[in-house]
Amino acid sequence: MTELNHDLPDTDSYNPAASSLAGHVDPAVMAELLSIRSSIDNIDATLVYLLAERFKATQKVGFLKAAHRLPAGDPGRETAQIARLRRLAEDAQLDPAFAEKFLNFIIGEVIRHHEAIAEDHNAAGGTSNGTASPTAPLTA
Ligand SMILES: O=C(O)C(=O)C[C@]1(C(=O)O)C=C[C@@H](O)C=C1
Repeated sequence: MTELNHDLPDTDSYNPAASSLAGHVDPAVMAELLSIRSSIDNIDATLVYLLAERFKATQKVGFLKAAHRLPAGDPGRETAQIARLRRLAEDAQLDPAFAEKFLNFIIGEVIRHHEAIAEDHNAAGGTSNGTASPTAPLTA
């Protein structure tokens, strides 16, 4: 059953103009800030959808690894991913150290999900074929 958290506004009631600065800043400055924030909101929404797609893909990897009893982590793959992402970050004028930290954070979460999938798989006697939902790997 879906639980609703009534303490938090849902996305329909999102107020893009919400700010602790309202009333304390020159209206022209506030207008410019809100305009820039509208781009930030679009980027954040895109990031959420991108991350959801990435986790859908890694969930498939998790099922595959569990079915074939492969280890959750693949350090060789991670080394290559990090080196590539650091190069991309430099090209994009993003701090490579931040890019590495961000990727490591995501991969850490993916490995946690893989381990949960493997546990479910083993608890089912190694017979689950990946069609059943694992315990809750898509929630942090
Ligand atoms: O490609 C894999 O083998 C994965 O499990 C995915 C992934 C990733 O999130 O990119 C996660 C863990 C591994 O250590 C390497 C990569």
